[in-house]
Amino acid sequence: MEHRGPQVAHQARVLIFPLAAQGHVNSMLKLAELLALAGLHVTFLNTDHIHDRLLRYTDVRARFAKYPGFLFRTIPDGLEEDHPRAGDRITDVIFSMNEKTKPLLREMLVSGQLGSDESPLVTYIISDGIFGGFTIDVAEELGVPIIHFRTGSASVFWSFLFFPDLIESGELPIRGKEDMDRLIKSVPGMESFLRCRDLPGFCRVSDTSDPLLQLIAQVTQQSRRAQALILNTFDVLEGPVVSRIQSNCCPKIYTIGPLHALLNAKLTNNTNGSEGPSSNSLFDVDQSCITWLNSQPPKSVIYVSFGSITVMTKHDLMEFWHGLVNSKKRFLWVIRPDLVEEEGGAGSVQRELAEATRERGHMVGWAPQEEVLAHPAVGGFLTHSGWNSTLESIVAGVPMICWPYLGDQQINSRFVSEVWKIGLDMKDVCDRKVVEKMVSDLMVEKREEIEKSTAEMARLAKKSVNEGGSSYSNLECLIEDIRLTRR
Ligand SMILES: O=c1ccn([C@@H]2O[C@H](COP(=O)(O)OP(=O)(O)O[C@H]3O[C@H](CO)[C@@H](O)[C@H](O)[C@H]3O)[C@@H](O)[C@H]2O)c(=O)[nH]1
Ligand SMILES: C[C@H]1CC[C@@H]2C(C(=O)O)=CO[C@@H](O)[C@@H]21
Repeated sequence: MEHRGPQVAHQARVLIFPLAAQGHVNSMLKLAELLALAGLHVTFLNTDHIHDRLLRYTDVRARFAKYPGFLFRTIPDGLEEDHPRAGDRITDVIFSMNEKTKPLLREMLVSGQLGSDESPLVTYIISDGIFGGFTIDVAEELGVPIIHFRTGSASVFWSFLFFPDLIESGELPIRGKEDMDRLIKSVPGMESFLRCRDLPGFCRVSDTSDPLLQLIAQVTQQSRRAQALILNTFDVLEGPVVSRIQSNCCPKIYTIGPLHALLNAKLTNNTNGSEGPSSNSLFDVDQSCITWLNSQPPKSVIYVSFGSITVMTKHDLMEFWHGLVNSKKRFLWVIRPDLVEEEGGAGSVQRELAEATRERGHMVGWAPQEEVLAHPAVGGFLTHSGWNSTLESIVAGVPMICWPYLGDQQINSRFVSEVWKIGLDMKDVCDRKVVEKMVSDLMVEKREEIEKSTAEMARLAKKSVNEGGSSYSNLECLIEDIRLTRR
């Protein structure tokens, strides 16, 4: 059915549709704000669950009310209300949205409920690339231009493109623990350093017909159908692999990251520096950590956060806790209410551990992470290597210890340690002695050598998002391309 209103030119309206997960909503809402700052009318389509949490824990309603034509709309994620939507069950969100939201999205586009009186028609769609083909199917049926935004790194996207080759060549499945350090040869450009253990967690399956492995492989191939690809990265960091993607898959790519830094730069220019980082948190932010940081010596604190999805056993939590305390360094640790998989969370701990924590540590349920990483007291980041956290640490010039949990995090941690040399990789290990040693290496023994790389990469990241920089210019091109596109 041809869906076209009267042939009159409408005010452009961009629909932005992320996967219902903190790391995806965060970067795509920052893009939404950048497009709104440029005067475009934007509809941000969240799931009901995510939207409720955004309204509860942030000022998004007031923040976005100042942008003409900005609309929040919601769509069900197809899961039961009490679904944890965390840990490895985050993949249920991916499957559910891929399987259930297509007819709902189509109906919303056709009915006009995603538009306003002034700009009733969606004239451009920016879809999370993890939705694969269904958003492209709907867009093609209705004649709406669509581009994919894949919220991980360019290197991760490139490696995901080769999953079929890994299976075809027999490089997958991985053949047990003794096979984990075998070098992968089917991902061009990564032959010298990408090992089996650095592949995404969902590659650690004995059967390559695993549904998640197959889904990620399939959705990634679907990006070939989109008119362009947006990546939250910058050319100095990943230019060579972006060129490979352009030659092999998606000729038109907008590298506009680090998006949080690009937005902060634009907001600072627009408000003469009066606004701090905008929070898109889905958890209750505890600002007390900033007060605590203000009383700590420069670069004396290691910040510890495993993102919004990671869950861990109480055993692993205690290994990290003892390792941090035994390192004798100060630490700020984000312990989400749902971090520990056992009932009761961390529970009671030995008196000595509690006393040492009171003396040198501070714990919160959720932190203002961009503000924390920018704080002069923070000298290191023990992270799960989520892509947003990695970029935020790069911009802040804070060296990392990487303990990846799932998805793209394994690859990110390998690039941080072996390619970009801006941190240490602790993947597949959780032992208090190793934690103690790596904290000491990062904060003392290896600080000088790593800081040279982190300082330079921070400089280059900031250059890319300021006027004249590659990401700044690429965003301008994206905005112009959206304006020129007419249905
Ligand atoms: O106490 C905290 C902890 C985190 N954050 C923010 O939450 C976001 C977390 O994003 P990210 O670091 O990317 O981790 P995840 O939430 O785990 O993100 C998911 O989505 C990312 C983007 O696709 C992937 O790279 C990750 O592997 C995937 O788990 C970041 O912007 C942080 O600044 C806070 O504000 N406060
Ligand atoms: C559960 C993770 C598998 C990969 C997904 C992803 C992606 O865009 O491919 C990024 O990290 C996670 O959100 C997803």
